[in-house]
Amino acid sequence: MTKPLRIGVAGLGTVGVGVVKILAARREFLAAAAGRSIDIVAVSARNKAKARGIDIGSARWEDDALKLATADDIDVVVELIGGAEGVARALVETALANGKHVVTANKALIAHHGIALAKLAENKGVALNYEAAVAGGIPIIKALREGLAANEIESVTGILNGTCNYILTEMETTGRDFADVLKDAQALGYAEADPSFDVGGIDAAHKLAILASLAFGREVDFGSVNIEGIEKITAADIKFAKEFGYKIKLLAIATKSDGGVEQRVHPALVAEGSPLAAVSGVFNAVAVRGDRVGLLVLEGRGAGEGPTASAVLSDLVDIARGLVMPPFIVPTSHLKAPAKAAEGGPESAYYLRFNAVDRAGSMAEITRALANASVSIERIVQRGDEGDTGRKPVVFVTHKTQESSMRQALAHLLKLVDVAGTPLVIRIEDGESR
Ligand SMILES: NC(=O)C1=CN([C@@H]2O[C@H](COP(=O)(O)OP(=O)(O)OC[C@H]3O[C@@H](n4cnc5c(N)ncnc54)[C@H](OP(=O)(O)O)[C@@H]3O)[C@@H](O)[C@H]2O)C=CC1
Ligand SMILES: N[C@@H](CCO)C(=O)O
Repeated sequence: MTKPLRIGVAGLGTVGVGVVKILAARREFLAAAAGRSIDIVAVSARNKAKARGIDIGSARWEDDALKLATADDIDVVVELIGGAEGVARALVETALANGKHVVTANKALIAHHGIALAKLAENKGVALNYEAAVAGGIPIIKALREGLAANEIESVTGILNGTCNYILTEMETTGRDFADVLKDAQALGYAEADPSFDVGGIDAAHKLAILASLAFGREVDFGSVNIEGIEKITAADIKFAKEFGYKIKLLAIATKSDGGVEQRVHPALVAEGSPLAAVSGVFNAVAVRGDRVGLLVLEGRGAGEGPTASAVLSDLVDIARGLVMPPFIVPTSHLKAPAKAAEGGPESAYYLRFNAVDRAGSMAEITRALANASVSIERIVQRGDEGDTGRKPVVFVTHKTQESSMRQALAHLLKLVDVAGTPLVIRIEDGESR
């Protein structure tokens, strides 16, 4: 066996602890698989006194994580702190500049600075691996880089945030409320340090921007992702969707067109029975359409200690085996500049929910407003009073229409005195039917 791969782990939270545990439990097998042992020589976190339930053996403790980036006895810095800026960014930049390999689970960092960091890694001939940054335990980056290399990718559709999928599933199956379930997701180690990144769709957008870059050979373009989170989804919406034969999921969709790439993250109604509707709890799924392979769907746990640490370890084993690949599949000089496709996406059906005053003629006005925008209605449901306000929740499912028509219909509705508040509009997607 050649000499050990010496690693420094920065961050001993949910993911860092998972990495230490796997390295202890699978030490011999990993050494055999990689051809050399993987040894933790140093660790860093904020609070040395915190009980973490792990044994770091003879590894030294560094109060200052940046010391890992310059230490002579470290070959790989494993960054598991998080955040697009601050210590995490400084640590990764310094490590790469010092010719050290980097493994990270930090999607915010890669989505914002991935290309600059990749250039740095390429110049130094070292690896920048980030399998854990997208879809937790699903090896989607390896799949795109290796298994699907022969394909021109047409679209990538995913459920990419475990916290949101867990919240939506719990709301559906137990009727519990949003805030309550979010607390659970935090306690289980699924949520980001700032959970508004999860529920606001930003975390899924970070991951989508990375996947779109890998899939379509363009530089990461996080700024072009249209983002909408799940904050406005109520238990009533989930119930209505179920009545119509759908589930509500936070989808992340990237599609290639002649003009560039369309990237969007938003809640969507997906048909029950489709692959994406079946993905529940903390699970993620990524559906890739390639010109040769057709549709491929990968599903697995998208967050949490074990699945995420599993992905970190796969990156470490690659480095221990001597594999150093361009971080974005092709060298950065081969990546095309970002190009945002015209917005609007394909025609789609829509779910529309709002409260309307219950008086003679109000429904006629509402349906006229939709018709004037060329939006045709497939189903209407009206339910009992919202308290004693005299308003009733009304839900429409439309036939397929252009997004521009839907926007126009919404503008008309907002002008009607009988419509209270801003209607909730959710796209209906097919959930990647085969
Ligand atoms: N949790 C998950 O399921 C997943 C997380 N990720 C990503 O992995 C990364 C880590 O996430 P996670 O483990 O959940 O985060 P945690 O919040 O659980 O852990 C963060 C760790 O970083 C340490 N830390 C914070 N600031 C510093 C600093 N200045 N110097 C040294 N250490 C510091 C903390 O120290 P201390 O413990 O002392 O406070 C803690 O150990 C993030 O980028 C996240 O987005 C990716 C996929 C899944
Ligand atoms: N907060 C993220 C962690 C995994 O990236 C999620 O819930 O999916």
